[in-house]
Amino acid sequence: MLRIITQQADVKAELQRICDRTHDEQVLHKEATVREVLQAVKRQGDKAVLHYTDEFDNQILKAEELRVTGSELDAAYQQVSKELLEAIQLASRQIEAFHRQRVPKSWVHFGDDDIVLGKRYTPVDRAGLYVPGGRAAYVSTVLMNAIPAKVAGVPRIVMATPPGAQKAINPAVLVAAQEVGVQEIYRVGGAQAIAALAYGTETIPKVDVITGPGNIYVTLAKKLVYGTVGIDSLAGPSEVLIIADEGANPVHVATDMLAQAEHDPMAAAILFTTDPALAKNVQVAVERQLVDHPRRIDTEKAIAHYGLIVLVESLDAAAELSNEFAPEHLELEVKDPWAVLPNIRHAGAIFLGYSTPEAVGDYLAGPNHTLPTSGAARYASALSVETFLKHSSIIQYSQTALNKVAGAIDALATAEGLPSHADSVKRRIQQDE
Ligand SMILES: NC(=O)c1ccc[n+]([C@@H]2O[C@H](COP(=O)([O-])OP(=O)(O)OC[C@H]3O[C@@H](n4cnc5c(N)ncnc54)[C@H](O)[C@@H]3O)[C@@H](O)[C@H]2O)c1
Ligand SMILES: N[C@H](CO)Cc1c[nH]c[nH+]1
Ligand SMILES: [Zn+2]
Repeated sequence: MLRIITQQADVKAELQRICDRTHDEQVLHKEATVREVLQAVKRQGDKAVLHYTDEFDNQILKAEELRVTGSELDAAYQQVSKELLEAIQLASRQIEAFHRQRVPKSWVHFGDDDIVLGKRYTPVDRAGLYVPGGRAAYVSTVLMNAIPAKVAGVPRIVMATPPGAQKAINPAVLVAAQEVGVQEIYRVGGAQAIAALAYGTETIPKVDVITGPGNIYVTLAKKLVYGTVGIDSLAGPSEVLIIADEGANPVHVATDMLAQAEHDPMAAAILFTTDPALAKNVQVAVERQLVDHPRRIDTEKAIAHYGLIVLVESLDAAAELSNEFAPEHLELEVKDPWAVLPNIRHAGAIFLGYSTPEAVGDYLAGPNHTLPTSGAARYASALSVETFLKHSSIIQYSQTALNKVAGAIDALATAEGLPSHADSVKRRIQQDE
């Protein structure tokens, strides 16, 4: 049963518990498993990948089966309906249009004394996209990963996704990949996929950046390989926080909570409302919708452990508590969402008004659905074109410009006790004289 608590109760502690669910003591044993997988793949390459694919995905593969073949890619098109293909194409167009807005551009500035300063953006050489596949077939996640990588101009894009029954990858996932120009696909999931992409194996290439969401194992693995490779963010088990007033429809609010809870038993679904009647009605609606929910067991677990309704005193109080939680998704199901928006500081994506269910953003509105979770929205943002770009600073000084700053550099270098730094400038001044 979804719990209702009042703002007077220890709401902050309860929110903290839910927020910390992916990094509290209870996940330590999972982290130990992930560390073991990372070490084994680093040392033994494909052999370890195949071992853990058998252990965690129940699929016995040979090394030569890791890469999806051209004939499998071709065959996938025969297995998806025209309607689904058109939906993938519509979503692709909208996601691409959004990600093409304000792509960072290289720039140079020509200053006094022929000083040139600038920033030069270049894509990473290789990107590894993780597309989850344990409990659902994440067709939309292929698009959310690959389109920004393409827009950034990444020359080599590879994808990893877990094998399903009979080693197969969902055909819609394969079609989505081809629609956005990704052909190099490996059937590997979980921590072993992240390890393979981070360290490289005989079959799977080492990449420079790994992006994409995943369950607790994938997220812990991404955290642990950060530094060896870049990552987008810690985009772990899904979350929704809904702020609703008396105008919200309780059946809609309940469905939106279940829409995130159904992703994972570790997903979180929270409602803040000023209306006691809405709180009760949402609680009842969640129970009713769970009765014949096809993913009832996992969804119920998420609701029981990480579901919560909080009766708040005001929308201002709701916004403040929401900032403490920093949700992945925030829905403002209130009469005037634009009046609440200025009070929101931390959220991965914000959905405004009664007619904007979070699922619009999951699939095709355009903004990226790969978003930071478990409080990471306090410092991180959605996957974007920038995730695949880095910039080099550009600096050019003329002799005149160098002469003018020589004294200042000498003073700073001497203060730091670094004489060769000072000399590297002074010697150039002497050469000129
Ligand atoms: N934050 C985001 O942007 C975002 C977006 C989409 C999905 N998600 C999340 O992605 C996740 C998808 O999870 P999923 O499970 O469906 O797919 P997944 O691909 O992330 O995980 C499946 C893999 O987990 C590994 N695994 C399963 N049980 C294991 C165990 N006991 N020990 C070690 N490894 C194990 C297996 O190797 C399997 O391949 C959900 O948590 C969902 O909420 C997040
Ligand atoms: N809600 C997920 C992000 O937490 C994204 C997604 C993909 N498909 C359905 N939903
Ligand atoms: Zn979703």
